Amino acid sequence: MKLCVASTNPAKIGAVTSALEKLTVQAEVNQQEAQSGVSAQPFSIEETKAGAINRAHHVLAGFDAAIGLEGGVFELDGTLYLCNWGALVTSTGAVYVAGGAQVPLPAEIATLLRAGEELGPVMDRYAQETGIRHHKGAIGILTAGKLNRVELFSQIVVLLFGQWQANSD
Ligand SMILES: O=P(O)(O)OP(=O)(O)OP(=O)(O)OC[C@H]1O[C@@H](n2cnc3c(O)ncnc32)[C@H](O)[C@@H]1O
Ligand SMILES: [Mg+2]
Repeated sequence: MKLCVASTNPAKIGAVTSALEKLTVQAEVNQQEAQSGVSAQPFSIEETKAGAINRAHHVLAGFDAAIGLEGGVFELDGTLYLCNWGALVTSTGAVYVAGGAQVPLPAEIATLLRAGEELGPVMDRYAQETGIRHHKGAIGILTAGKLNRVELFSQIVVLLFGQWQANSD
């Protein structure tokens, strides 16, 4: 099966390859940078989900399926939360979506995002590290490493493939 992942972010590529191993799915995995078609910092569940779907559709041509993975934030009861969404689209027109881990963001981070900053650089400054979004992710910082961005997106990819399988039998 030829599969395309709509990102060159190593955390997202690693999530797909580790999920495929767990699912024992043989696939030729290609990676392509893709426009999410939403704001650089998605600010709702709807926008984050749409970004994942748009990415997958943008790279699907020539493949059996494509996966889009998108991180974002959303407001709930006055608190800003991290959210993560994935989409798997197939050459036959199927679209599967799944949401992943959500956690509250510290108030100081929320203030900066509401002022228009992106979570990536904000997390790097907050944790005094670089490139957090390419490996442990905000989830890794906020859970003291108990879950990282690869594991988080890997679970989403398993949910996507599981739905594909459940609808293909
Ligand atoms: O290369 P791509 O695939 O675009 O991946 P990304 O790391 O830019 O991440 P997303 O586009 O999926 O997320 C949208 C923005 O939200 C930020 N973001 C989302 N989840 C994050 C996380 O876990 N850690 C750090 N930044 C995150 C990041 O700065 C992005 O600019
Ligand atoms: Mg991005």
